[in-house]
Amino acid sequence: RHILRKHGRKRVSPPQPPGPAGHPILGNLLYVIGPLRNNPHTALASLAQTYGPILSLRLGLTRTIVVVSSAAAAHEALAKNDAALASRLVPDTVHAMSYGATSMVFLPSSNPLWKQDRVIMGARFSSGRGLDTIRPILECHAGHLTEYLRACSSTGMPVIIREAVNRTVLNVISNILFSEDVVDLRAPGAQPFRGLIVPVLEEWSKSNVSDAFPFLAPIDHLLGSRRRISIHLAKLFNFFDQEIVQRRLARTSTNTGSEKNNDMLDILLARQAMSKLTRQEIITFLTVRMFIEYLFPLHVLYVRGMFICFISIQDMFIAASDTSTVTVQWAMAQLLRHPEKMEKVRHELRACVGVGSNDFVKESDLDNLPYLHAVVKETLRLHPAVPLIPREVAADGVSLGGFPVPIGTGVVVNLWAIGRDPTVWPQSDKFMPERFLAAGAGDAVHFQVKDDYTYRPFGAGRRVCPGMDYALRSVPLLLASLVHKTEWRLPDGMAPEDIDLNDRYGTVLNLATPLYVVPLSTV
Ligand code: HEM
Repeated sequence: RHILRKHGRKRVSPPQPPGPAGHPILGNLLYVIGPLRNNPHTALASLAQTYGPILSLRLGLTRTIVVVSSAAAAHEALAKNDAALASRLVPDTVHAMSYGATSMVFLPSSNPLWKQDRVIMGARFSSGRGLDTIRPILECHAGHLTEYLRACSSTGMPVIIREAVNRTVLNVISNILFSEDVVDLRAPGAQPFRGLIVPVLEEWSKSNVSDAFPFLAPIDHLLGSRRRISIHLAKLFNFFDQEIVQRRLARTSTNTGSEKNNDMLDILLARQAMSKLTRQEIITFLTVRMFIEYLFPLHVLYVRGMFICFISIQDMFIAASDTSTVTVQWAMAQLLRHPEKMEKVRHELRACVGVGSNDFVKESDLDNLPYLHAVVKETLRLHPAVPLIPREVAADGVSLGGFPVPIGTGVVVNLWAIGRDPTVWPQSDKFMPERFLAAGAGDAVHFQVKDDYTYRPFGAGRRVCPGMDYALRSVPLLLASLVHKTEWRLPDGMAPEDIDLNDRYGTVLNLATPLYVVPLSTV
């Protein structure tokens, strides 16, 4: 028990969940920037074996993180304490360019802007009408992917699955957002747009000393992560401004305002128009903001208008593209590792869709492909794209496992550990899509079963992933498009068991070794 003497009186801090002993000043910081840095989901799962499903780590003098690693504890955190835990644990770098002050992913749920963003996203990515609007875009790009693989098969060269899928996903998202492609599916290698997104994601995924010692943030502003990320974000904003928004505004003005694309940019621009910021004001703001960001550690400058428009667009790319891409890649890796399961998927597709040259998988086929869905669910259980959910306590009265958890404490829910809990999942490390088809699997087949937190790859509560309904259509469709008319040969005499299923954690949980496979067209 930690006892402080202050003003001559003893102050007793409340008991904390168990955890590894730390340095008096640094706490567990050396552990966090050491063993925990590379694969925090597995390192935290091992700690849970020793300290139990609710454990705590201290970063520096003031920051405590409580880690939750069982379904029951996740229920307590995300259901019973949903409202109090509906804020994010925001890393310092997210404050660069005031990103955190306007981003749906990082705003506290009490912020009106967050509520507005959720409504807009819900209308497009969850409602029946929104998903209907997206369907032709998704089918068209899934078809391009199949065609691309057919073209590649004539060269006999391996395809990097992640790149082909990611280019497709980026174009689907960009067409949903602003009706344009941002990358060329047929041009592997350097992609300028992806080159703008990747540095931002990489910088965010690095641990940063300012998170444990906030007094170091001013130095970080001048020399460290926050400065670098400001530069990357400014480039991305500039791309959206020049290449997307201004082109659209120019077209709209020459068409006397009649152009309607029915995409998300229309909605965001309408919102921006209401805030009545001129373009010059926005550019001045961005330039001045960059300058200020460079020189002074100003945290929050709340602006409305175009800036929000950029953030919303970026949020969508950041939250949607890599999560979907890695899930498709993991599913392919597991199917290639288990050829008999790959054959089951192909058999189901042949029976449902056909194999003629004009037979492309359509969204409506998905209702008749239960095994394909089981493959995606099993993939998300073993390899959740977002293995750790970061939340922060924002209200009094929270307790976890009987320990009081005060305001400002970070709470991290380890979905990876929950998905592999051997007391819940028999043969938990094995890839067995059949477990989601078994008679009696019942509720486990669904994602949001009240009070059952054994399977929550999209999170839970009011911050549950707003792209879940869309992802559960797009991921199976892209996976089906990869295997429907293409057989895959492993390169260089590689055997299925040689496929490396080790993971690497960045902003999402990725395969440590990219998957290269040679496509052989069957049509
Ligand atoms: C396989 C694909 C995906 C997985 C596994 C996934 C998983 C998650 C998880 C675990 C969270 C945190 C939820 C929580 O805190 O309880 C989240 C948040 C979020 N996801 Fe997804 N996601 C996926 C795809 C998408 C897509 C396609 C979109 C957009 C169309 C999206 C947009 C978001 C956004 C905006 C948030 C932040 C929501 C908030 O904080 O209010 N995600 N996602």
